[in-house]
Amino acid sequence: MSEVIAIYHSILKNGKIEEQAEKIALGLTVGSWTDLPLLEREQLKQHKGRVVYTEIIGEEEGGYKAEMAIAYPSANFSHDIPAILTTVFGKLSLDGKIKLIDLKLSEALTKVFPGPRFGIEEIRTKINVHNRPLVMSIFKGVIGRDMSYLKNQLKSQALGGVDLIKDDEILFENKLTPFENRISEGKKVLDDVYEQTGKRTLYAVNLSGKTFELKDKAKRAKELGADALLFNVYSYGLDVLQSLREDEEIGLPIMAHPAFSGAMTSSPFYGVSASLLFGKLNRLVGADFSLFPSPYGSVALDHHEAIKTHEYLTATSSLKKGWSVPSAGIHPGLVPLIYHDFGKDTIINAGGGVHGHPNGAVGGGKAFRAAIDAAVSGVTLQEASKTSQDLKEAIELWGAKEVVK
Ligand SMILES: CCCC(=O)/C(O)=C/OP(=O)(O)O
Ligand SMILES: [Mg+2]
Repeated sequence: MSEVIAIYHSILKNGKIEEQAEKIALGLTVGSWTDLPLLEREQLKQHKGRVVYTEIIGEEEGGYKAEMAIAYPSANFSHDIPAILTTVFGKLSLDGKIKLIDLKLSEALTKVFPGPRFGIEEIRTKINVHNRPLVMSIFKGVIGRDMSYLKNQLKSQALGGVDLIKDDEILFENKLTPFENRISEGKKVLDDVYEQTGKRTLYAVNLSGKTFELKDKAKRAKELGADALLFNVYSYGLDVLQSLREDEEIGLPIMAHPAFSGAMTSSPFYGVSASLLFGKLNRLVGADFSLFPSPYGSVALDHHEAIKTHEYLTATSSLKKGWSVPSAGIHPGLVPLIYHDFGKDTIINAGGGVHGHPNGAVGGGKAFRAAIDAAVSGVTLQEASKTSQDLKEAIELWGAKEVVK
């Protein structure tokens, strides 16, 4: 029978882990069991949650840290993210120190979800880059600025050789740089840069506004020739991203931004694990790109969680693979670490690390490209900076974290 297995970490004052697990398995499914007549038990058996395993994994705050795996029959819920999350972690998320660590879906249930529309290979084909990590830059300081300013910043980023450019997640619909203008005029800028340099750069424009307006705005973006949509998935909800992904009239790459996710992932005792959110769930609902805090940036994510996020996004599955995009506080000196940890199928994402370069965004982009070429070739940044002035100035400013072989 198809089911979802939820894995939790909880803090127990006493060691009665089996008792708590059984209480959860019953409480979130059929409610009660042993006191039911045999006939009712037979009727309800297909709906009863079951304890898969329990384990004491440590001591915490004068109590025990426990891991519990509980299976929920897929007959109990409609096969969508809101129903699954409410089933496995609805009222339970309010019930003390317990965190949802992982969800294991049967292959049959996984196939119900769309997964990324383009995935890693088709995005590579769009950009015509195949054997290295991609680099993405981020608009900075464009709120309150007009289209002329935005277009100049877009052109500088593209001339630096970045593969993608994204709106900052805090740039919403506004009179100075309207959504449709950013797409149409941005396209002209990037087409000009392509004519000038032969380098294709994709622009992910921030899809924002009221939820019921999003689909029409996304279709309009498609009509205007948008390359990709940036989407603040956790401010809206995973199912909203899935509805955009499943609309064949939209058909654009979707970039999931982690804004607001800290409210769910930051506590070791409550909420949801980062790897489940940024890795499994983003991929299931159809994000082509999953942005998350890198393990070494300004809002660092636990290293193990970041690696697990990448593994979930790229594991073999019936779903296409998603791009992992470690972000926040990234500069060219961190490229060796990122390449070591995430390999070539990752996107190195930077705002300040591009715009803060002594030679501006052009220099920042070129420094990242030189750092990536060095990492892929197994050359140190120090060595590579001998032939790249932009990289040299970047590591003089921000330092270089070489990977000791
Ligand atoms: C985790 C998302 C990163 C992001 O949105 C952003 O704007 C990063 O900017 P920098 O930290 O690279 O300046
Ligand atoms: Mg941002």
